[in-house]
Amino acid sequence: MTTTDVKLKTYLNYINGEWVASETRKTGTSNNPANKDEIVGFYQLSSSNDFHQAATSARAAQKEWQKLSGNVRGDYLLKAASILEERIDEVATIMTKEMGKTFPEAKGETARGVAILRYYAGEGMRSNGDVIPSSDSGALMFTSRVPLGVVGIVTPWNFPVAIPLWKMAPALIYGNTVVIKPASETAITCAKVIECLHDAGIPLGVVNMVTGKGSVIGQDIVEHREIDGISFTGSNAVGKQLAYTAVSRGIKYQLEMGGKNPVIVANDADLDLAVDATISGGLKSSGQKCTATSRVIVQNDVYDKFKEKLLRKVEEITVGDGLEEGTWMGPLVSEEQLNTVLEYIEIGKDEGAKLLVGGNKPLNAVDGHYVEPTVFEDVSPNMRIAREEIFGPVLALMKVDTLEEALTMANDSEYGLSASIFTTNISNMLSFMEDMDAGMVRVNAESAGVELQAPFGGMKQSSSHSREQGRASMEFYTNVKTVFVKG
Ligand SMILES: NC(=O)c1ccc[n+]([C@@H]2O[C@H](COP(=O)([O-])OP(=O)(O)OC[C@H]3O[C@@H](n4cnc5c(N)ncnc54)[C@H](O)[C@@H]3O)[C@@H](O)[C@H]2O)c1
Ligand SMILES: O=CCCC(=O)C(=O)O
Repeated sequence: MTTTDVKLKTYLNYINGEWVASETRKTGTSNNPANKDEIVGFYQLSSSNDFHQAATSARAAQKEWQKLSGNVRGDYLLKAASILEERIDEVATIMTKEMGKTFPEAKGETARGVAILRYYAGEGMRSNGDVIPSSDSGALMFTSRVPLGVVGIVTPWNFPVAIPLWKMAPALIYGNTVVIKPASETAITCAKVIECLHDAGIPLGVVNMVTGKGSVIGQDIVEHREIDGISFTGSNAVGKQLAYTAVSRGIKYQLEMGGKNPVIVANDADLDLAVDATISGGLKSSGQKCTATSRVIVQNDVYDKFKEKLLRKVEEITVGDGLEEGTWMGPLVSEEQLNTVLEYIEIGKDEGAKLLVGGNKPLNAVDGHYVEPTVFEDVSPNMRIAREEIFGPVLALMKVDTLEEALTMANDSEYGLSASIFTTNISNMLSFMEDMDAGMVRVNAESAGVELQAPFGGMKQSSSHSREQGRASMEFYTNVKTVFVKG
């Protein structure tokens, strides 16, 4: 039985291998941000008791799942990958309808989800420990990795396929079972991903999904006695609140949070490349990426030329429904997000920054949560638009004389997720790689866009200093066991 068979457009929780309604009998509505009157579907507004059912199912399934060999666990992920690949258009369409990113972006993200599943399927066949020479020549000493047990997963709406999968796939391959609570804005896209795991025949209770308000079931995810670890991506405020509880319970936690990512454009940069990367990194997905470029720090000699090229291209951006061909930038995810972005634009003007382009809702786009791509200049480091995460298509141009000044400005942030430099000078590259305080530093490449086989995460307030993706995920989803064997 699939979710849609039960009742048109009503999506259910997934607990112990079954699609079930919440005991509350209440649902929330998922609307299309490109056309607010269009309902995409309904999702369950779950209770703590629904969460309890999911967590106890995950606990009951965990030991048996752990005892399967890595390649058998991997086979389930491979099957789910093939199913997701077959459904790529369907899943990407739902994603565009729920969160607004354009269909090509949504399709790219879904393809990334397929690749993530395949990558972690392979992890089931890779080494998971070291042999360490013992000081006793008659003994064998080695490490092995054991799963945490049941992992709670909380995800945001901006990458509704990739983020759930880059948390669930490693958790599962290393022998954990999971309960996921996706963001309500994209609960249906997550249900589509879970359907793929269900149709791949993943054993009962290994994967569970409970939808609903973070304020109602969010705290359960970290407080429930059956939860042994929590992986969260979202805002700093919520992440830290979950972390406090995790610490008080003594369970492992992992947080990936905000960013205020800088791009430095040096005097010797390839300006066309820098312009294209600033636009792609800052404005794709309407700037709703934790890795999005938001501060553009440009050296004096090339400032005017860079600005002119940038504005010319920003003015060409087509804003509209992400399902329509020719749309480059879709709407923001929600009215709340639109209001936040419009508010920041007003703050920027009030603070004395100069609005060069954009700043409004497009006149012909009244049906959705649209905002024009926006560029400010004369932005100084103490302004709120230079310090706070806006999570929208807003770029702040900042002028500097020297590269040292640029680096100081780039580092003048409580965040440290991703940062880029555009330069053709090797010593500029080296200083940037060494002195930039960010988890991901990129040379002649945009600040957004990450590769699934490499560690992903930030410094300072951007993360809990752990890393996701690639083999780094093993650090979080397992505990190390040191084994000493004396014959
Ligand atoms: N660093 C990263 O990898 C990364 C990736 C994507 C998004 N983000 C960040 O996420 C934010 C945007 O996402 P958002 O608005 O969905 O964030 P959010 O923190 O509001 O929500 C994230 C998730 O937490 C849940 N939640 C809300 N209140 C909760 C509570 N009290 N207890 C437990 N869970 C609760 C939400 O329902 C959602 O599932 C931005 O700050 C962005 O930078 C970071
Ligand atoms: O929003 C956070 C994830 C960023 C990402 O996956 C990307 O930049 O591609």
